[in-house]
Amino acid sequence: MSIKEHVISLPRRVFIGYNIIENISIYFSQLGLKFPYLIVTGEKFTKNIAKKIMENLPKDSSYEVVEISNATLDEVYKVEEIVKKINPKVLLGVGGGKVIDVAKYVSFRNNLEFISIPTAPSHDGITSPFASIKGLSRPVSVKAKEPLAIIADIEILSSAPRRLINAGIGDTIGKIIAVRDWKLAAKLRGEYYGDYTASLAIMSAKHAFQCTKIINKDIKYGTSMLMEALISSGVAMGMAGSTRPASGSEHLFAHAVELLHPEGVLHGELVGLGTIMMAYLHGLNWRKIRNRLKKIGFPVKAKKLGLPDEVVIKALTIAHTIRPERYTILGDRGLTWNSAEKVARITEIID
Ligand SMILES: NC(=O)C1=CN([C@@H]2O[C@H](COP(=O)(O)OP(=O)(O)OC[C@H]3O[C@@H](n4cnc5c(N)ncnc54)[C@H](OP(=O)(O)O)[C@@H]3O)[C@@H](O)[C@H]2O)C=CC1
Ligand SMILES: O=C(CO)COP(=O)(O)O
Ligand SMILES: [Zn+2]
Repeated sequence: MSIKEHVISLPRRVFIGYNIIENISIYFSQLGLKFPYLIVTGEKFTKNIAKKIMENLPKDSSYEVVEISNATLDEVYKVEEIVKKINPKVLLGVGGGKVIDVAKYVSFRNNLEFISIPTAPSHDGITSPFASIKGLSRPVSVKAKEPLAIIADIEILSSAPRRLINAGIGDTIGKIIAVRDWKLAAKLRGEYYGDYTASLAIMSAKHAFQCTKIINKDIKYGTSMLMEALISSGVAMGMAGSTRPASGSEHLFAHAVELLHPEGVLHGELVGLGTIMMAYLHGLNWRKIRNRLKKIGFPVKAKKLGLPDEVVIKALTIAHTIRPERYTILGDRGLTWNSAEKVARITEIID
């Protein structure tokens, strides 16, 4: 019997703790990393964190820094120009989800080692071997390089703006829906369902749910709990060889909004709103999810994110077209305008 090839991409090492960026040169030597390094970071807030990383790099090593503003193909090409120039041995992504995605995508295309150094616990792309790059044929993620290592400094991550931390909770809670959708696809379409990776993704969501009870009282402990959930959700994607365990109809809604209204809203915030609405469609306790998110200050109303009602409704009606091969509760035909409006109103996403 021939078995279809299944490749599992996982990080070799996860360094997690308080003030651990001081130990970077030790970690690099343990991993046997060679320089020059290329540091990819953000243009506004994260470049200062990247400076701290530079101060702690192994003595006598050489590196270059490139700042990117967005996860677009143009920014990918900009980083690749420097790759051609300095021939780096390792790429370090120091920033939020967009920076990490660009760094891991460039690493993939150029067969370079990739080190993930997140500055905010705002997304589960920290560990995943996938990247969302604007300018490719679709808004969903594509194959990228798994990190050789993750360096997660809780001191830095817990100091990120609360909005980013809450977005990470939104992205992770979404796995409740992603896994339900996956089960549905297995039942109705005979799609392969990976029990183990599904359980891992659900465990991440449960962990993030627990985190909502702690984060207001203890931001550092709450952040380290959230990081565990984000990392293991990324591991679930790496083991599944697809984002299926981590992305269902709640993400389709998020991707649809990003197409219609690309600026100003965080990925995890949209996933959180999508989770509440899709929980209603799945017959789950959407009020419980909404209340827990509300308690941590998560914006559970579209208005709070500056999203017009029409964008929410339109996004619900087009979400099923974004990745038609991935069956979800939205079915093949999606929601009509009226049913979409009803879902958004009942769940109080719009007034
Ligand atoms: N590959 C995958 O599997 C996944 C990918 N994603 C992708 O990740 C992206 C979302 O990531 P997200 O982090 O929410 O958004 P961004 O990467 O856009 O970051 C949002 C903002 O937060 C700033 N920031 C980051 N860290 C800090 C900090 N410590 N202090 C102050 N500001 C900070 C960034 O600064 P600066 O301006 O300096 O960059 C940026 O302005 C989306 O593109 C999404 O598609 C999400 C989930 C999974
Ligand atoms: O955001 C993701 C997981 O949280 C990735 O999902 P997509 O594959 O839908 O882009
Ligand atoms: Zn996501």
